[in-house]
Amino acid sequence: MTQVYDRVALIGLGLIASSMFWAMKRAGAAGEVTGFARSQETRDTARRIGLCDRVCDSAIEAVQDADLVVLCVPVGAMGAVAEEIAPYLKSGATVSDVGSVKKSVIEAVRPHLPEKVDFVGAHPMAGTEHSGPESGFATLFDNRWCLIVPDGAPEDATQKLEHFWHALGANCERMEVEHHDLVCAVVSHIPHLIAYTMVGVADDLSRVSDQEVIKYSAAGFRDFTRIAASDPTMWRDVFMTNKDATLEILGRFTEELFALQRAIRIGDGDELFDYFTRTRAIRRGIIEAGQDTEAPDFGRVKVHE
Ligand SMILES: NC(=O)C1=CN([C@@H]2O[C@H](COP(=O)(O)OP(=O)(O)OC[C@H]3O[C@@H](n4cnc5c(N)ncnc54)[C@H](O)[C@@H]3O)[C@@H](O)[C@H]2O)C=CC1
Ligand SMILES: O=C(O)C(=O)Cc1ccc(O)cc1
Repeated sequence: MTQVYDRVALIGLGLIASSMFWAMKRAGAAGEVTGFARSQETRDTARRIGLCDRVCDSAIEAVQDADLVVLCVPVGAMGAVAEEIAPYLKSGATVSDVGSVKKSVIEAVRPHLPEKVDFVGAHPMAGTEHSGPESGFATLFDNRWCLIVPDGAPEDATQKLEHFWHALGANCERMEVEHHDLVCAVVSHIPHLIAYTMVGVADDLSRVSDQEVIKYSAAGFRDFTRIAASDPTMWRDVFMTNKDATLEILGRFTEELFALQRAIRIGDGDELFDYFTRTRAIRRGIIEAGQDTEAPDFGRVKVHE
């Protein structure tokens, strides 16, 4: 048992918060865990399934005396939550988050926090297409990366948060804010957008029936449908708040897509073959380097000029 914080407060009780709670219980990482969710229905569910030691009816009550407060709401809601809880935070507390985007969260949260409260951003690179308090499980973060974005936060608060995520099963890697948002645009945000688009295309194509889509879908398309079932609020907020990085990667993606489209139109098989050979080598390189493909090494992700 590794108790890292005496009291932890989770604001927003969905997939990530509930997984954190079960992982904290497994590790004994916190003395007491309080929780708050906006809807009465979610709070009732949390109480029924034993999620959190104490479910509170306000965020203000949940954060009182907490040593660590983790914002587990969609990224577009983080600023308003921070503003509401700020006057009630304990002096010396750490506020963190689990948001998929960092620059906008830091800009929305930090200005509200009192001087004696540190903000250390965190982003567990683990999730599923499910959401809500009943979708969490204790092993979600095992052997997955948790990206830590201190952005000038004190070293002791940062190390303590890393220790905490380690107790929850994750491996931590520190990252600069803007690099975080660019890397996540490449490895997570744009792949989600592509999945949403591909499933939308199949849905629009009246010559292919829904039954055929289900009946003949191979593994690749099935993965797309799983990803495209992800929470619409969460993903709307990701694209609304990571505009620059997602537009940059989307621009590069469409350039390459048009090049491949042209190769198909003019019958340039060599171009296609060379491209597919290059991408195959990238995946093989990752595997040969001993990287678990479930937990890529983000230091390896490079955006070429
Ligand atoms: N789902 C995933 O795979 C991953 C999600 N994240 C990030 O974690 C955060 C939470 O995501 P999930 O747990 O998946 O979401 P979820 O939809 O399962 O849970 C979100 C919770 O926040 C509550 N909420 C929404 N707006 C609120 C507001 N204004 N005030 C208070 N509570 C509010 C909801 O009622 C719900 O309890 C997001 O910022 C997301 O970007 C990070 C890694 C993976
Ligand atoms: O379910 C999947 O495939 C994911 O990609 C999970 C995920 C979603 C959002 C994140 O910010 C991090 C991880």
